[in-house]
Amino acid sequence: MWGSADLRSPWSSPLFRCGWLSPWDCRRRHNHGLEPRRIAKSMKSSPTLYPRRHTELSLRPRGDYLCLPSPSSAGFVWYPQDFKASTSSAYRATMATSSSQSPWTLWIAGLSVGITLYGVYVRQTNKQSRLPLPPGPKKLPLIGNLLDVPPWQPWKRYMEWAREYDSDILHLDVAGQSLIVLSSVETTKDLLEKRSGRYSDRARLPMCVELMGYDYNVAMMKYGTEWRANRRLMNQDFGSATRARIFRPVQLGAVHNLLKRFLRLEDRADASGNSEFDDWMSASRRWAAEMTMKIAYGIDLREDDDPYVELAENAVRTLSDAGVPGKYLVDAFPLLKYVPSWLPGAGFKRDAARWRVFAQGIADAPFEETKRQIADGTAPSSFVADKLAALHALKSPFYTPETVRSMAGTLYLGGADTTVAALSTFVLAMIANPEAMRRAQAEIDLVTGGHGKRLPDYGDYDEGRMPYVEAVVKEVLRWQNVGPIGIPHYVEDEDQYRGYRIPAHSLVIGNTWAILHDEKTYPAPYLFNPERFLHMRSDPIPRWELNPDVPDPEAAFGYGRRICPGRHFARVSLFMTFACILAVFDVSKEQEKDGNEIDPSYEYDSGFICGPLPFRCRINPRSEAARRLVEGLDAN
Ligand code: HEM
Repeated sequence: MWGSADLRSPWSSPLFRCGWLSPWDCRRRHNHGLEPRRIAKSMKSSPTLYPRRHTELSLRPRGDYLCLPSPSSAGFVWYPQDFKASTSSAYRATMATSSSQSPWTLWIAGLSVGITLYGVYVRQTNKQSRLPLPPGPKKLPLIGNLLDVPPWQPWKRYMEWAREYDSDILHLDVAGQSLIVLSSVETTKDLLEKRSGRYSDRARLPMCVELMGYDYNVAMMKYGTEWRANRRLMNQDFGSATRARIFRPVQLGAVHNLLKRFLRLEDRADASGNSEFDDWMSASRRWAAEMTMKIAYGIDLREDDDPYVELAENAVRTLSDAGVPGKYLVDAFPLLKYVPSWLPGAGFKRDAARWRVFAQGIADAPFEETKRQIADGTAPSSFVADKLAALHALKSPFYTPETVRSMAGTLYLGGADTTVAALSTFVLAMIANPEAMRRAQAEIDLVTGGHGKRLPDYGDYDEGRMPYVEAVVKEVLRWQNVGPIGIPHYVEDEDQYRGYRIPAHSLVIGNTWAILHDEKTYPAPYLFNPERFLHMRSDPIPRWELNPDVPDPEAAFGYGRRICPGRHFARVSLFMTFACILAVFDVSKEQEKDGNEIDPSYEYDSGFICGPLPFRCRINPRSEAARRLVEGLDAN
């Protein structure tokens, strides 16, 4: 949503970049999100599966291939694995001319580097205290730890360093960018919560914010009045579990539609004898899109080819690409944003101008549609309709239609991909631990009177009748965090903590992965085990109960004043969705025609939002009664 990936994404390197620029986009567009070498392997073992969407390519399914960016277009091409892009002069030449960073840009960048480094030097020698920096791996001149930070899932390395240096606060220097990594609840509380006045800022992102037009994206906003006005507006409806109740009818409608889509999936699989690989994922994406569009704008999506969904997917895709730190020189040297776009090498400005259409479109098009409906008197209740109607009552110069537009635009960017990633993790977790699935189903059946009788409802949630399902939600959030390092916070001025110097202009990362995989708090942290959050009460009858002594994985939603404002909404949504799916469906591994089960890889992508790499599965009705229950649900 915030459109960034890990600090040194492999996808930003020309050798490993496919045309869709990040695993997430690649997965969405082309049905895979795998590292090129792994795709090549998968193609061998399952040749019909992966190439299906790569229609523009002439694929030879038996052989080893690499997925490389096309030298001549924005697409990508499969090359035989023995093709050495780095030594192929023709390839390098064409790549060089198609690159957005030409010698012109490099000259200007060089000049900016000089000015910036001199400025930093003068500023640091003047103001810097003599305290030591927090521990961390040894730094090389100029590039610092650039080569130490792994491109793939760097949070795992951060966690190892925390152990190696026996320190829950680390300092890294990634080519001049100071990075503070916090690996414990204590440090995140001390800095990101108790000193939240200092630590709630975000770094400046000229490419996304200033050039592409994501200045309305609350997750990227600098800490200040405008951000505060947006958060307050959102908190009015999303700020607590009680307030978020107003969204329940929409949530429930989206869940029912999801169940019906899962059923159709199963019917189709029966008819063709082969389940559609990505249909359960597109059903999940549709579930999240439907919910957020309805809540934000009151808009019902079209069943197929909805223009808003397409616009939003383009926005998320280009934002993910442009947000990769280090991808665009202009982020390091903001002066470059003044380079005229006709100048050779100013490709980033032309990219930004093209992508701006998506950025603005996703904030403007549905907003204008809702305004039209308000004018016609046909607008249903929604975030935009209700807030615009109430603006005059808010009596503050900071609440304007623009605030409503930006907050609503962020709702989609913030709410869709995150919840889809959590739902995909849930499906994977049910495959990983079928015993946990059976126990959750037994609990649901006990409450609803058996599968096929009724679906779980909000009464069950409010009364806490399904602690096992609640524990499943917690464990999904803990086991494979949707945002292993959240969104980096930023500290403008130098600070001191535990006798260490926190340099000015540092990115401050809460390593959620390390916190939620700390074996002292969560023994055997890599196992999916909802029971870690439960204990069995034996009196009067044996039953599960949430164990208050085990900390809630709240860190999954971030820290301090920047903590996710959608967390109450998300938790209820996930609870209701998981409970309803388990009430009527069994989730299991996909089977080959000969009956052999296909194991998912259990691998995850590497970005600020992390979901499992695409995998196949079966989602079958538990019984005829369960099927009839789903078929009988009202159309929403
Ligand atoms: C499983 C679901 C979700 C997870 C795990 C999640 C996680 C996060 C995380 C880690 C952050 C960064 C916090 C920080 O900077 O410390 C964040 C920010 C944010 N989230 Fe979520 N989120 C989820 C769902 C949602 C939903 C459903 C919405 C909207 C309805 C939403 C809206 C936002 C917004 C607007 C921000 C930016 C906050 C700011 O910068 O002030 N999120 N989320």
